[in-house]
Order: sequence, then structure tokens, then C-alpha cells
Amino acid sequence: MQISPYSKPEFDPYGDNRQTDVDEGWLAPVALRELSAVVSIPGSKSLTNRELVLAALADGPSTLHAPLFSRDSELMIEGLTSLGARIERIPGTGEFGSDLRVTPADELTGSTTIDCGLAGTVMRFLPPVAALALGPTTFDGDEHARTRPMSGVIEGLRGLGVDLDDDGRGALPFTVHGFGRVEGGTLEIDASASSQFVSALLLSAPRFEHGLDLRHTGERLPSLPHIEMTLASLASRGVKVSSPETGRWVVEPGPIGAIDVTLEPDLSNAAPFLIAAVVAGGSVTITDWPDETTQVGAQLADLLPQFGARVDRAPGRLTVFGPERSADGGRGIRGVDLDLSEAGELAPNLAALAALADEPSTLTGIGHIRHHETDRLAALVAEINGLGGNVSELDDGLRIEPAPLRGGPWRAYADHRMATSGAIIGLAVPGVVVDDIASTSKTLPQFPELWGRLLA
Ligand SMILES: O=C(O)C1=C[C@@H](OP(=O)(O)O)[C@@H](O)[C@H](O)C1
Ligand SMILES: C=C(OP(=O)(O)O)C(=O)O
Repeated sequence: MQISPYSKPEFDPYGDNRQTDVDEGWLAPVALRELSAVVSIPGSKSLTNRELVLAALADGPSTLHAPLFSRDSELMIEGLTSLGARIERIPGTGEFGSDLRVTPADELTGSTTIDCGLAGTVMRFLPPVAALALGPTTFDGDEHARTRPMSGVIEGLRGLGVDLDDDGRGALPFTVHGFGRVEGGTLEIDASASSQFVSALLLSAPRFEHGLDLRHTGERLPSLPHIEMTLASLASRGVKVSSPETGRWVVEPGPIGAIDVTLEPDLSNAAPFLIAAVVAGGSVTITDWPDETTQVGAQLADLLPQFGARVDRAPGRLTVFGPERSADGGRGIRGVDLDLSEAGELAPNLAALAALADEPSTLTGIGHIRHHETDRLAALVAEINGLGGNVSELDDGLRIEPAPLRGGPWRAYADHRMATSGAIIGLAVPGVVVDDIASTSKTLPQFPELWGRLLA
């Protein structure tokens, strides 16, 4: 049977009389043969949204080449524009469209409302910018965004003397009453719920009168590479930054340089495509893979071999080859025992891969992903087990036992990485129907098209 990404199932995909309306769903295409694909992935969400903020706070205009255009970056552009920055699309040379020219405001102005959607980078990175603006800025977002933790940013700004109205839940919505200046200085926050609390304060810190000497007080600190990315982005614009000890960062006050930057492809968005080679066999190559990067997706080169894949690096390319099939026709995917505290962003896609492995897997260090776009631990347990899987939730992760999976509905919970995880399982399991593939527009609107091409 030929399955295209947009076709509706012509058969009962569940085979177990589950009554589910699949009319609105996306039938995940099955990999009918080994892959041999070369894929280009648009710009990194994390880098694009950092560079947009820094460009809007810089001492002159900056050009961003090959930025990401997706819901998260559009929301960041709208937010910064409403605070006074001028952001124009200009013709670009990249495969995915325009470049961006960012001209900072002479004076940032509040008196606005910012829609954060479901974007962690927007809801965390912009309140400190709003504190530097004159006038009130109200932040709100999607329904689920109101449950994502914001306490590190809210309490952090208060600790720096910023006036802020909220309802005491440590979440959206809230209003920052900007006075056009922030004193800065020393500050302690608990960033165990999200590294973005730290990145948010560091990004605006050069514009604080005394800079920032920030210390994390909580027990765990997730997603450390994302903080290193923030430090590197600041340093590339001439800001003096240091991390004198683990969990402490110092940003000197001073100008943020106006520079032209070329964005790297989003290596975390490359994950489902590389994982497809592990599931289907054959090879997938990602173009423009950076030689050096702060993106956590680079860890895929070490993570995927643990599942049995082989990785080949060439200048500007990374290729993943799937494992040899076992004699009994098994996919040859090995079980893993991984601490993903640095790479929580990759956990949903890796959990989907682990659900197709021949051996059990344990993923730990990811309790904080309960606070991502959805409660990702609960969502992965519900959706994989809904297809016949055997996954249980641990305090800070997942235990995934091998089990034969069958087709059925897969809920994305408006979470792009849940949607792509359903697509991964659907490569091997006919009849997986993702309810909201459009949620991939959060960071990769081209996902259904690229996935279709991968399998063509
Ligand atoms: O700063 C960033 O760009 C991000 C930091 C991480 O957040 P958490 O620390 O909340 O996991 C990551 O998961 C998210 O996708 C992007
Ligand atoms: C956690 C994620 O996003 P956000 O930037 O909204 O936190 C993610 O992309 O996996």
C-alpha cells in the first residue's frame, strides 16, 4: 500500500476497535525501503531567537543570514518589534528564504502586550528586555504556556528591583513595568526548572547599569549547553562574559556589538531525520552540519551510535547509517542507558527510537521536560503505551521495554517534538495517525514536506 504523508487511512489502522476520529489526522508514512537521503534543515531556533534579542539590544544594525522562520521566531520578531526594534525581511541567499535586518530602537518602549505563543525563548528572553523599555509590557501566551514555569525570570527581575505584576503562580500572564533602566548587580535564582531563566537574564545583562553576577542555587541545572550557547552569542558580540565556577556567570556592562551572523541549521530538528536512518536502515545526511557548535543536537553524533547506528563526518556534513538488520529480521536497534540532562530537548525523539529497539532503555536526567511544551514524560508514556508499548515514568525519566507496537492515534499535545516522535514510530508501524502535525510549525514548518521527501 502506498502511503503518502497527507493520505487518510483507507483501513482500520487500529485493528482493536478503538473508536478514534482520524479524519483530521496525518497518517505517518511508513518507510518501505532503506533510506538514502540528503536533507537540509532550516536555521536553529535557539540561535535565531538569541541573535534576534542581541541584535535588538545592539549598538547598531545587524544582519541575520539564514535565520529560522517559524512560529517561535515570528513571535520573537513581533515581540521585539512591539518594543521598538525594526526588523525587516531582506532577500537572502539561503535555501529557506529571506535574511533579517535588525535595527535597534533609539529607546525601547513598553505600553504593549506580547504574545509568547508556546515559545519558551520568547516568554523567558523578552521580560528582561521589557524591563529595559519605558512603560508596561504584558506577557501572555497559549493556554498551555500559562503552566510553563516562569519563576526564575519573575523573581530574578524582582531581585534586580524591577516592578512586575503577576498573580503569584510564577507563570504567565504578568506585566513588567519598565523604567528604561535596570540596575543589575548580583542575583541568585533557582534555574532547576529551565536553563532559559539563566539565558534570559544573561542576554539583557550587558545593558544593565552594573551588568550581572548571577548564581544558580537549585540542585540541578538542566540544558547546560544552552547556557554555553548564550555565553558564546554574547562573546561573539564583544560582551565580556565568564563563568568563574559551575552555576555562576558574570556579564560585564557595556555595548552589545552589531554584527552580521549566519545561523547554523537546527541540529535538534535534524534529530528525527537522522533517527529515521536508524529505524529504516540506509543513510541520512544533513548538510551544513557545523564543525564546531554549542547546539546540543551535536550530541546526536555520540548518542545515535549507542543505538547501533554508525556516524560519518565530512566537512559540512553528518551522515547516519542505520544498524545491520538481525538474522531474525529485527531492526538491530540496541537499548540504551542515557543521562539526557544536557539534552532534554532530544528526549522525545530518542524515546520514540528506544520504543522501537530490541532491548530495554532507560532515559534519565529529564524530570524538567514535564514543563516543556507539554508534560513530555506523561505524553510519551500515554502515546507509546497507546500503541501497545511498555513505557513507565521514573522520577526523572522513562523506562522503555521492548513491545510490539500497532498503529493507532498519536496525540501531539501541540508539541512539535511529540508530533515528530509520532512520525518516527510511524516509519516502522503502519497506521500511526498524528493528530496535529501542524504543531511542527513551532520550529520547523517544513516538517511534513521534508519528511515526505525523505521517504520519496
Ligand atoms: O535556551 C534555549 O534555546 C533552550 C533551552 C532548553 O530549555 P530548558 O532548559 O527549559 O530545557 C531547551 O530544552 C529548549 O528547547 C531551548
Ligand atoms: C523545549 C523546547 O522549546 P522551548 O524553547 O519552547 O522551551 C523544545 O523546542 O524542545
